[in-house]
Amino acid sequence: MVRPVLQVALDLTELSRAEKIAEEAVAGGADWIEIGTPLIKSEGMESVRRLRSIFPNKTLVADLKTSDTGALEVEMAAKAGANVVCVLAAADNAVISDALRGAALYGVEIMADMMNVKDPSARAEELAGLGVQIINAHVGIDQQMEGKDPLDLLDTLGKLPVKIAVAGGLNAKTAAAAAARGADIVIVGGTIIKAAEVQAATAAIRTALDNPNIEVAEKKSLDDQIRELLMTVSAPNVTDALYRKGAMAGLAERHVPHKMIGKAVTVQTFGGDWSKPVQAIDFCERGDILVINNDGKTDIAPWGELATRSAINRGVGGIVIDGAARDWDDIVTLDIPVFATAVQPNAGEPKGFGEINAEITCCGQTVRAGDWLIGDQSGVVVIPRERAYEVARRAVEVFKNEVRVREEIRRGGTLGSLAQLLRWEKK
Ligand SMILES: O=C([C@H](O)CO)[C@H](O)[C@H](O)COP(=O)(O)O
Repeated sequence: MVRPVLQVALDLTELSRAEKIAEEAVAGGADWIEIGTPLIKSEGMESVRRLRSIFPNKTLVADLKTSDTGALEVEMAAKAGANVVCVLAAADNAVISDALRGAALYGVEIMADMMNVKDPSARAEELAGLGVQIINAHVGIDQQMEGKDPLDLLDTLGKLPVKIAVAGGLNAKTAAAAAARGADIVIVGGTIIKAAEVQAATAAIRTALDNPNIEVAEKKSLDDQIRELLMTVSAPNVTDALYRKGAMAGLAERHVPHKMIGKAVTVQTFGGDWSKPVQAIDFCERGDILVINNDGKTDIAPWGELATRSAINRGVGGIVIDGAARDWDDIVTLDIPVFATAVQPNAGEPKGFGEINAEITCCGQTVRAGDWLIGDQSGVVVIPRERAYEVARRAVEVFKNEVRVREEIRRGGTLGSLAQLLRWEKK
Protein backbone atom coordinates (compact mmCIF):
# COMPACT_ATOMS: atom_id res chain seq x y z
CA MET A 1 0.00 0.00 0.00
CA VAL A 2 1.33 3.42 -0.98
CA ARG A 3 1.98 5.56 2.11
CA PRO A 4 -1.00 7.93 2.35
CA VAL A 5 -0.31 11.66 2.47
CA LEU A 6 -1.20 13.35 5.77
CA GLN A 7 -2.44 16.90 5.16
CA VAL A 8 -2.84 19.18 8.18
CA ALA A 9 -5.66 21.70 7.75
CA LEU A 10 -4.85 25.03 9.38
CA ASP A 11 -8.41 26.11 10.08
CA LEU A 12 -7.49 29.06 12.28
CA THR A 13 -8.01 32.79 11.89
CA GLU A 14 -4.69 33.94 13.37
CA LEU A 15 -1.68 33.51 11.09
CA SER A 16 0.87 33.66 13.91
CA ARG A 17 -0.83 30.75 15.70
CA ALA A 18 -1.17 28.86 12.43
CA GLU A 19 2.57 29.13 11.74
CA LYS A 20 3.47 27.63 15.12
CA ILE A 21 0.93 24.85 14.76
CA ALA A 22 2.15 24.08 11.25
CA GLU A 23 5.74 23.75 12.50
CA GLU A 24 4.63 21.36 15.24
CA ALA A 25 2.48 19.35 12.82
CA VAL A 26 5.32 19.00 10.31
CA ALA A 27 7.60 17.88 13.14
CA GLY A 28 4.97 15.25 13.93
CA GLY A 29 4.87 13.90 10.39
CA ALA A 30 2.45 16.04 8.38
CA ASP A 31 3.32 15.85 4.67
CA TRP A 32 1.14 18.58 3.18
CA ILE A 33 0.03 21.86 4.74
CA GLU A 34 -3.43 23.23 4.03
CA ILE A 35 -4.05 26.93 4.42
CA GLY A 36 -7.59 26.38 5.65
CA THR A 37 -10.56 28.36 4.44
CA PRO A 38 -10.92 30.37 7.70
CA LEU A 39 -7.24 31.31 7.53
CA ILE A 40 -7.38 32.43 3.91
CA LYS A 41 -10.58 34.39 4.55
CA SER A 42 -9.04 36.02 7.59
CA GLU A 43 -5.48 36.65 6.39
CA GLY A 44 -5.71 36.52 2.62
CA MET A 45 -2.92 35.32 0.31
CA GLU A 46 -0.37 36.60 2.83
CA SER A 47 -1.09 33.37 4.71
CA VAL A 48 -0.01 31.33 1.69
CA ARG A 49 3.07 33.51 1.11
CA ARG A 50 4.12 33.30 4.76
CA LEU A 51 3.77 29.52 4.93
CA ARG A 52 5.65 29.16 1.66
CA SER A 53 8.51 31.20 3.14
CA ILE A 54 8.59 28.96 6.22
CA PHE A 55 8.21 25.72 4.27
CA PRO A 56 9.99 26.21 0.90
CA ASN A 57 9.75 22.51 0.02
CA LYS A 58 6.40 21.45 1.44
CA THR A 59 3.25 20.93 -0.64
CA LEU A 60 0.87 23.75 0.22
CA VAL A 61 -2.87 23.43 -0.35
CA ALA A 62 -4.94 26.62 -0.60
CA ASP A 63 -8.44 25.69 0.53
CA LEU A 64 -10.18 28.48 -1.34
CA LYS A 65 -13.33 26.46 -2.03
CA THR A 66 -13.50 28.40 -5.29
CA SER A 67 -16.99 28.76 -6.71
CA ASP A 68 -16.35 31.42 -9.39
CA THR A 69 -13.52 33.15 -11.32
CA GLY A 70 -11.65 29.85 -11.35
CA ALA A 71 -8.47 30.92 -13.18
CA LEU A 72 -8.15 34.16 -11.22
CA GLU A 73 -8.30 32.44 -7.83
CA VAL A 74 -5.94 29.68 -8.93
CA GLU A 75 -3.50 32.28 -10.23
CA MET A 76 -3.58 34.22 -6.93
CA ALA A 77 -2.93 31.10 -4.88
CA ALA A 78 -0.29 29.71 -7.24
CA LYS A 79 1.62 33.00 -7.32
CA ALA A 80 1.50 33.08 -3.50
CA GLY A 81 3.10 29.64 -3.38
CA ALA A 82 0.29 27.05 -3.38
CA ASN A 83 0.78 23.71 -5.13
CA VAL A 84 -2.85 22.60 -4.90
CA VAL A 85 -5.96 24.78 -5.05
CA CYS A 86 -9.38 23.65 -3.80
CA VAL A 87 -12.53 24.35 -5.75
CA LEU A 88 -16.08 23.39 -4.88
CA ALA A 89 -17.19 20.33 -6.86
CA ALA A 90 -20.66 21.86 -6.86
CA ALA A 91 -19.37 24.84 -8.89
CA ASP A 92 -20.39 25.16 -12.52
CA ASN A 93 -18.26 23.28 -15.07
CA ALA A 94 -17.34 26.68 -16.50
CA VAL A 95 -15.58 27.44 -13.22
CA ILE A 96 -13.91 24.03 -13.06
CA SER A 97 -12.61 24.36 -16.63
CA ASP A 98 -11.39 27.90 -15.99
CA ALA A 99 -9.62 26.76 -12.81
CA LEU A 100 -8.02 23.89 -14.71
CA ARG A 101 -6.75 26.35 -17.33
CA GLY A 102 -5.21 28.42 -14.55
CA ALA A 103 -3.76 25.28 -12.96
CA ALA A 104 -2.12 24.23 -16.25
CA LEU A 105 -0.69 27.72 -16.70
CA TYR A 106 0.88 27.79 -13.23
CA GLY A 107 1.72 24.14 -12.76
CA VAL A 108 -0.59 23.47 -9.83
CA GLU A 109 -3.25 20.82 -9.19
CA ILE A 110 -6.96 21.18 -8.58
CA MET A 111 -8.66 19.47 -5.64
CA ALA A 112 -12.45 19.30 -5.92
CA ASP A 113 -14.31 19.45 -2.60
CA MET A 114 -17.31 17.10 -2.79
CA MET A 115 -19.06 18.77 0.14
CA ASN A 116 -22.85 18.73 -0.29
CA VAL A 117 -22.80 17.35 -3.88
CA LYS A 118 -26.07 15.63 -4.75
CA ASP A 119 -24.70 12.64 -6.75
CA PRO A 120 -21.06 12.37 -5.60
CA SER A 121 -20.18 9.31 -7.66
CA ALA A 122 -21.39 10.77 -10.96
CA ARG A 123 -19.92 14.21 -10.23
CA ALA A 124 -16.55 12.76 -9.24
CA GLU A 125 -16.37 10.82 -12.50
CA GLU A 126 -17.34 13.95 -14.45
CA LEU A 127 -14.70 16.06 -12.69
CA ALA A 128 -12.03 13.43 -13.27
CA GLY A 129 -13.03 13.47 -16.92
CA LEU A 130 -12.58 17.26 -17.00
CA GLY A 131 -9.05 16.86 -15.64
CA VAL A 132 -9.41 17.50 -11.91
CA GLN A 133 -6.42 15.82 -10.23
CA ILE A 134 -7.80 15.22 -6.70
CA ILE A 135 -11.32 14.40 -5.52
CA ASN A 136 -11.87 15.27 -1.85
CA ALA A 137 -14.58 13.28 -0.05
CA HIS A 138 -15.19 16.06 2.44
CA VAL A 139 -17.87 16.49 5.10
CA GLY A 140 -17.81 20.07 6.32
CA ILE A 141 -17.60 21.18 9.94
CA ASP A 142 -21.30 22.05 10.22
CA GLN A 143 -22.28 18.80 8.51
CA GLN A 144 -20.11 16.86 10.96
CA MET A 145 -22.03 18.44 13.85
CA GLU A 146 -25.15 16.80 12.43
CA GLY A 147 -23.49 13.39 12.27
CA LYS A 148 -22.46 13.18 8.60
CA ASP A 149 -19.43 10.91 8.10
CA PRO A 150 -16.77 11.38 5.39
CA LEU A 151 -16.18 7.64 5.29
CA ASP A 152 -19.77 7.17 4.15
CA LEU A 153 -19.15 9.77 1.44
CA LEU A 154 -15.90 8.02 0.47
CA ASP A 155 -17.78 4.75 0.10
CA THR A 156 -20.19 6.30 -2.42
CA LEU A 157 -17.35 7.16 -4.79
CA GLY A 158 -16.60 4.44 -7.31
CA LYS A 159 -13.11 3.64 -8.63
CA LEU A 160 -11.60 6.84 -9.99
CA PRO A 161 -8.51 7.46 -12.16
CA VAL A 162 -7.45 10.33 -9.88
CA LYS A 163 -6.15 10.81 -6.34
CA ILE A 164 -8.71 10.60 -3.55
CA ALA A 165 -8.61 12.79 -0.44
CA VAL A 166 -10.83 12.44 2.63
CA ALA A 167 -11.63 15.12 5.20
CA GLY A 168 -14.11 15.78 7.95
CA GLY A 169 -13.50 15.38 11.65
CA LEU A 170 -10.96 12.61 11.14
CA ASN A 171 -8.90 11.23 14.03
CA ALA A 172 -6.23 8.56 14.15
CA LYS A 173 -8.69 5.68 13.91
CA THR A 174 -10.91 7.12 11.18
CA ALA A 175 -7.93 8.46 9.24
CA ALA A 176 -6.49 4.97 9.15
CA ALA A 177 -9.91 3.63 8.12
CA ALA A 178 -9.99 6.17 5.28
CA ALA A 179 -6.56 5.06 4.11
CA ALA A 180 -7.59 1.40 4.34
CA ARG A 181 -10.58 2.26 2.11
CA GLY A 182 -8.38 3.76 -0.57
CA ALA A 183 -7.72 7.39 0.39
CA ASP A 184 -4.45 8.69 -1.04
CA ILE A 185 -4.58 11.90 1.00
CA VAL A 186 -5.98 12.15 4.54
CA ILE A 187 -6.85 15.67 5.65
CA VAL A 188 -7.03 16.40 9.38
CA GLY A 189 -7.84 19.73 11.01
CA GLY A 190 -9.36 19.85 14.48
CA THR A 191 -7.83 16.67 15.83
CA ILE A 192 -4.39 18.16 15.18
CA ILE A 193 -4.71 21.96 15.41
CA LYS A 194 -6.79 21.88 18.62
CA ALA A 195 -4.49 19.47 20.43
CA ALA A 196 -2.37 20.76 23.32
CA GLU A 197 0.53 18.77 21.86
CA VAL A 198 0.17 19.19 18.09
CA GLN A 199 3.31 17.22 17.27
CA ALA A 200 2.18 14.23 19.32
CA ALA A 201 -1.33 14.37 17.87
CA THR A 202 0.08 14.43 14.35
CA ALA A 203 2.49 11.61 15.09
CA ALA A 204 -0.35 9.46 16.42
CA ILE A 205 -2.22 9.88 13.15
CA ARG A 206 0.93 9.25 11.13
CA THR A 207 1.53 6.04 13.09
CA ALA A 208 -2.07 4.92 12.59
CA LEU A 209 -1.80 5.59 8.85
CA ASP A 210 1.38 3.56 8.62
CA ASN A 211 -0.03 0.66 10.69
CA PRO A 212 -3.51 0.16 9.28
CA ASN A 213 -4.92 -2.65 11.47
CA ILE A 214 -8.39 -1.21 11.66
CA GLU A 215 -11.17 -2.37 13.89
CA VAL A 216 -14.21 -0.19 13.29
CA ALA A 217 -16.16 0.22 16.54
CA GLU A 218 -19.85 -0.64 16.15
CA LYS A 219 -22.17 2.37 16.17
CA LYS A 220 -23.54 3.36 19.60
CA SER A 221 -27.14 4.55 20.02
CA LEU A 222 -27.66 8.26 19.45
CA ASP A 223 -28.44 8.83 23.14
CA ASP A 224 -25.25 6.99 24.15
CA GLN A 225 -23.23 9.06 21.65
CA ILE A 226 -24.74 12.29 23.01
CA ARG A 227 -24.09 11.28 26.62
CA GLU A 228 -20.52 10.23 25.79
CA LEU A 229 -19.85 13.56 24.05
CA LEU A 230 -21.36 15.61 26.89
CA MET A 231 -19.30 13.67 29.44
CA THR A 232 -16.18 15.21 27.89
CA VAL A 233 -17.34 18.85 28.10
CA SER A 234 -18.54 21.39 30.67
CA ALA A 235 -21.71 23.41 30.99
CA PRO A 236 -19.79 26.54 29.85
CA ASN A 237 -18.60 24.66 26.72
CA VAL A 238 -22.24 23.81 25.93
CA THR A 239 -23.60 27.32 26.35
CA ASP A 240 -20.73 28.52 24.15
CA ALA A 241 -21.76 25.94 21.56
CA LEU A 242 -25.29 27.36 21.84
CA TYR A 243 -23.88 30.83 21.20
CA ARG A 244 -24.39 31.82 24.86
CA LYS A 245 -27.92 30.42 25.09
CA GLY A 246 -29.49 27.75 27.36
CA ALA A 247 -28.06 28.64 30.76
CA MET A 248 -30.48 28.54 33.70
CA ALA A 249 -30.41 31.56 36.01
CA GLY A 250 -30.80 31.76 39.78
CA LEU A 251 -29.77 28.25 40.85
CA ALA A 252 -28.08 29.60 43.95
CA GLU A 253 -28.31 26.33 45.86
CA ARG A 254 -26.33 23.54 44.23
CA HIS A 255 -25.04 20.16 45.39
CA VAL A 256 -22.83 18.77 42.61
CA PRO A 257 -21.04 15.57 43.67
CA HIS A 258 -20.45 14.86 39.95
CA LYS A 259 -21.40 16.18 36.52
CA MET A 260 -25.10 15.91 35.71
CA ILE A 261 -26.06 14.82 32.18
CA GLY A 262 -29.40 13.49 31.05
CA LYS A 263 -32.77 13.96 29.41
CA ALA A 264 -35.47 15.98 31.13
CA VAL A 265 -38.60 14.68 32.81
CA THR A 266 -40.51 17.85 33.57
CA VAL A 267 -42.87 18.61 36.45
CA GLN A 268 -45.14 21.58 36.90
CA THR A 269 -46.31 21.96 40.47
CA PHE A 270 -47.71 24.76 42.60
CA GLY A 271 -47.15 26.13 46.07
CA GLY A 272 -44.85 23.37 47.25
CA ASP A 273 -47.28 20.58 46.30
CA TRP A 274 -44.86 17.63 46.28
CA SER A 275 -47.20 14.98 44.88
CA LYS A 276 -46.41 15.37 41.15
CA PRO A 277 -42.62 15.80 41.75
CA VAL A 278 -42.57 12.54 43.72
CA GLN A 279 -44.81 10.74 41.19
CA ALA A 280 -42.48 11.89 38.41
CA ILE A 281 -39.62 9.90 39.92
CA ASP A 282 -41.33 6.75 38.67
CA PHE A 283 -41.60 8.28 35.18
CA CYS A 284 -37.79 8.53 34.96
CA GLU A 285 -35.58 6.19 32.97
CA ARG A 286 -32.06 5.64 34.36
CA GLY A 287 -30.07 8.85 33.97
CA ASP A 288 -33.06 11.15 33.39
CA ILE A 289 -33.07 14.57 35.06
CA LEU A 290 -36.10 15.75 37.03
CA VAL A 291 -36.84 19.40 36.20
CA ILE A 292 -39.40 20.98 38.51
CA ASN A 293 -41.15 24.33 38.30
CA ASN A 294 -42.76 25.41 41.59
CA ASP A 295 -44.56 28.30 39.95
CA GLY A 296 -41.95 30.80 41.11
CA LYS A 297 -42.58 30.11 44.82
CA THR A 298 -39.33 29.97 46.79
CA ASP A 299 -40.81 30.13 50.28
CA ILE A 300 -42.17 26.56 50.30
CA ALA A 301 -40.45 23.34 49.16
CA PRO A 302 -41.93 20.68 46.81
CA TRP A 303 -38.81 18.53 47.30
CA GLY A 304 -36.74 17.06 50.15
CA GLU A 305 -34.46 14.31 51.33
CA LEU A 306 -36.87 11.35 51.10
CA ALA A 307 -37.76 12.23 47.50
CA THR A 308 -34.05 12.52 46.77
CA ARG A 309 -33.30 9.08 48.17
CA SER A 310 -36.20 7.69 46.10
CA ALA A 311 -34.73 9.33 43.00
CA ILE A 312 -31.39 7.66 43.67
CA ASN A 313 -33.13 4.30 43.92
CA ARG A 314 -34.74 4.96 40.52
CA GLY A 315 -31.38 5.86 38.94
CA VAL A 316 -32.37 9.48 38.37
CA GLY A 317 -29.39 11.48 37.12
CA GLY A 318 -30.15 14.72 38.97
CA ILE A 319 -32.81 17.20 40.09
CA VAL A 320 -33.25 20.84 39.09
CA ILE A 321 -35.85 22.93 40.90
CA ASP A 322 -37.08 26.37 39.98
CA GLY A 323 -38.12 26.69 43.57
CA ALA A 324 -37.05 25.57 47.02
CA ALA A 325 -35.72 22.28 48.37
CA ARG A 326 -35.63 21.28 52.00
CA ASP A 327 -33.58 18.81 54.11
CA TRP A 328 -30.54 20.35 52.45
CA ASP A 329 -28.15 19.17 55.16
CA ASP A 330 -29.16 15.61 54.25
CA ILE A 331 -29.26 16.17 50.49
CA VAL A 332 -25.65 17.38 50.43
CA THR A 333 -24.57 13.98 51.79
CA LEU A 334 -26.16 12.11 48.87
CA ASP A 335 -24.50 11.10 45.59
CA ILE A 336 -26.87 12.90 43.20
CA PRO A 337 -26.69 16.45 41.81
CA VAL A 338 -29.44 18.74 43.11
CA PHE A 339 -29.87 22.35 42.00
CA ALA A 340 -32.48 24.74 43.45
CA THR A 341 -33.18 28.46 43.62
CA ALA A 342 -33.76 28.36 47.38
CA VAL A 343 -33.65 26.21 50.52
CA GLN A 344 -36.61 26.24 52.92
CA PRO A 345 -37.60 23.98 55.87
CA ASN A 346 -41.33 23.93 55.08
CA ALA A 347 -43.03 21.79 52.41
CA GLY A 348 -46.43 22.03 50.76
CA GLU A 349 -49.33 19.53 50.76
CA PRO A 350 -49.41 16.47 48.40
CA LYS A 351 -52.63 17.57 46.65
CA GLY A 352 -51.59 16.41 43.19
CA PHE A 353 -51.96 19.75 41.36
CA GLY A 354 -49.75 20.15 38.30
CA GLU A 355 -48.54 18.06 35.38
CA ILE A 356 -45.71 15.70 34.41
CA ASN A 357 -43.82 16.05 31.10
CA ALA A 358 -45.61 19.20 30.00
CA GLU A 359 -43.44 21.98 28.56
CA ILE A 360 -42.37 24.18 31.48
CA THR A 361 -40.04 27.05 32.17
CA CYS A 362 -37.25 26.53 34.65
CA CYS A 363 -34.97 29.36 35.77
CA GLY A 364 -35.67 31.33 32.63
CA GLN A 365 -35.34 28.45 30.17
CA THR A 366 -38.03 26.52 28.34
CA VAL A 367 -37.69 22.83 29.09
CA ARG A 368 -39.53 20.02 27.28
CA ALA A 369 -39.54 16.33 28.07
CA GLY A 370 -36.51 14.83 26.32
CA ASP A 371 -34.46 18.03 26.20
CA TRP A 372 -30.92 17.36 27.37
CA LEU A 373 -29.36 19.05 30.38
CA ILE A 374 -25.79 19.33 31.56
CA GLY A 375 -24.99 20.57 35.06
CA ASP A 376 -21.75 21.17 36.90
CA GLN A 377 -20.38 23.66 39.42
CA SER A 378 -20.91 26.44 36.85
CA GLY A 379 -24.64 25.73 36.64
CA VAL A 380 -27.16 24.03 34.35
CA VAL A 381 -27.60 24.39 30.58
CA VAL A 382 -30.56 23.11 28.54
CA ILE A 383 -30.07 21.67 25.05
CA PRO A 384 -33.12 21.38 22.76
CA ARG A 385 -33.66 17.67 22.14
CA GLU A 386 -33.66 18.02 18.32
CA ARG A 387 -30.20 19.67 18.40
CA ALA A 388 -28.64 17.54 21.12
CA TYR A 389 -26.12 15.64 18.97
CA GLU A 390 -25.12 18.72 16.99
CA VAL A 391 -24.67 20.87 20.10
CA ALA A 392 -22.75 18.12 21.89
CA ARG A 393 -20.39 17.85 18.91
CA ARG A 394 -19.98 21.63 18.78
CA ALA A 395 -19.30 21.70 22.52
CA VAL A 396 -16.51 19.18 22.01
CA GLU A 397 -15.02 21.50 19.37
CA VAL A 398 -15.23 24.38 21.87
CA PHE A 399 -13.48 22.21 24.45
CA LYS A 400 -10.78 21.12 21.97
CA ASN A 401 -10.17 24.73 20.97
CA GLU A 402 -9.68 25.69 24.61
CA VAL A 403 -7.19 22.84 25.07
CA ARG A 404 -4.89 24.45 22.52
CA VAL A 405 -5.44 28.01 23.81
CA ARG A 406 -4.78 26.81 27.40
CA GLU A 407 -1.48 25.32 26.22
CA GLU A 408 -0.50 28.56 24.50
CA ILE A 409 -1.34 30.46 27.70
CA ARG A 410 0.75 27.94 29.63
CA ARG A 411 3.60 28.80 27.25
CA GLY A 412 3.26 32.46 28.26
CA GLY A 413 0.56 33.88 25.99
CA THR A 414 -2.45 35.89 27.14
CA LEU A 415 -6.06 35.26 26.11
CA GLY A 416 -6.40 38.79 24.74
CA SER A 417 -3.39 38.55 22.48
CA LEU A 418 -4.13 34.99 21.35
CA ALA A 419 -7.71 35.84 20.46
CA GLN A 420 -6.59 39.19 19.01
CA LEU A 421 -9.59 40.71 20.79
CA LEU A 422 -8.92 44.26 19.60
CA ARG A 423 -8.68 43.11 16.00
CA TRP A 424 -11.98 41.23 16.13
CA GLU A 425 -14.01 43.89 17.96
CA LYS A 426 -17.18 44.55 15.98
CA LYS A 427 -16.52 47.68 13.92
O1 LIG B 1 -12.26 22.23 4.85
C1 LIG B 1 -12.48 22.25 6.05
C2 LIG B 1 -13.69 22.93 6.63
O2 LIG B 1 -14.61 23.21 5.59
C3 LIG B 1 -13.30 24.24 7.31
O3 LIG B 1 -12.65 25.06 6.37
C4 LIG B 1 -11.52 21.57 7.01
O4 LIG B 1 -10.21 21.91 6.61
C5 LIG B 1 -11.72 20.05 6.94
O5 LIG B 1 -13.03 19.74 7.36
C6 LIG B 1 -10.70 19.34 7.83
O6 LIG B 1 -10.84 19.81 9.15
P1 LIG B 1 -11.50 18.84 10.29
O7 LIG B 1 -12.87 18.51 9.78
O8 LIG B 1 -11.51 19.71 11.53
O9 LIG B 1 -10.60 17.65 10.42
